[in-house]
Amino acid sequence: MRVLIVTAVPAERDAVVRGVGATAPEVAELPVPGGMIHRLSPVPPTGPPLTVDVLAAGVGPAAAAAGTAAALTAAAVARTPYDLAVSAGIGGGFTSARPNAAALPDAAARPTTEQPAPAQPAAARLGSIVVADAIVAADLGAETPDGFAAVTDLGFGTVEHLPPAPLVAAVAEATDAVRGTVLTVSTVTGSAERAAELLRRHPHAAAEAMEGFGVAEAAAAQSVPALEVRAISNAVGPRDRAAWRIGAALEALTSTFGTIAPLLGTWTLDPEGTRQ
Ligand SMILES: O=C(O)c1cccc(C(=O)CC[C@H]2O[C@@H](n3cnc4c(=O)[nH]cnc43)[C@H](O)[C@@H]2O)c1
Repeated sequence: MRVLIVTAVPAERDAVVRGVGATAPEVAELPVPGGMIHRLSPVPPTGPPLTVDVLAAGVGPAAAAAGTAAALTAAAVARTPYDLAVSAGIGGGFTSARPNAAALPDAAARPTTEQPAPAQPAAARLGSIVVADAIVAADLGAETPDGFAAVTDLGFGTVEHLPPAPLVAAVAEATDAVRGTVLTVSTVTGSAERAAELLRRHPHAAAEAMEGFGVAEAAAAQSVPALEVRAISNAVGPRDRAAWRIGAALEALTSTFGTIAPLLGTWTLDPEGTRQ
């Protein structure tokens, strides 16, 4: 089982490496086009050996997609393809109360899937962990006289990737994480009005960050499942950079990956420990 974890900046990569390294020493640094992979081999509780590669690919969905695609392609060409790509880092949390998604009309509650509106996520407070049950590009589309239209409304592409439900459940249960949609934005939200608009369009949103959709899109192009894990450093809303608690969020990221690293290799196994 081979897992690629992609962060934006080196501080996030180092936090993840410290966490995974709690159960496994770093075994190698490997160059890939545009970056350096840090490789670790945690021992999974059951099943085949696990290799975890961690890469800081840059800020934003384009850098994330480019770095992820480069790493996935290099591995595929070497005939050692990845089984999972994870977008990880700090993120903004939707900390305020919001309308109950289940009470909204279906189209407003979850416009991008056929699935019923899921349970409302808990508030994602500073220092908490959010695991994405949907990875959504929130600003990929067009402004129209009737408001924002997603690219899918215009007949193009996709704006949503769904991580494997058993893995989301395993990670959330192991870390007491909030489950919800994680939005990918190219512009960090800086006002209460924008935060409210995002929540109106995505009532199930728990967090926003800038890379998840890029990682997931690159992974989907190679039929690799994707996951997103965010440690909440700030509230989504009026810009107040001084209030960001980056150190606490990085510590939460380390702790979380210390817990979940061994799990990342087991979610496709049946109870006997064989691959499903
Ligand atoms: O200044 C530092 O020490 C530092 C250490 C680690 C990370 C950073 C970043 O600024 C990372 C940027 C990264 O964070 C995500 N992020 C965090 N909060 C939000 C938000 O409210 N909205 C969108 N993105 C957010 C994002 O994924 C960036 O790539 C600094």
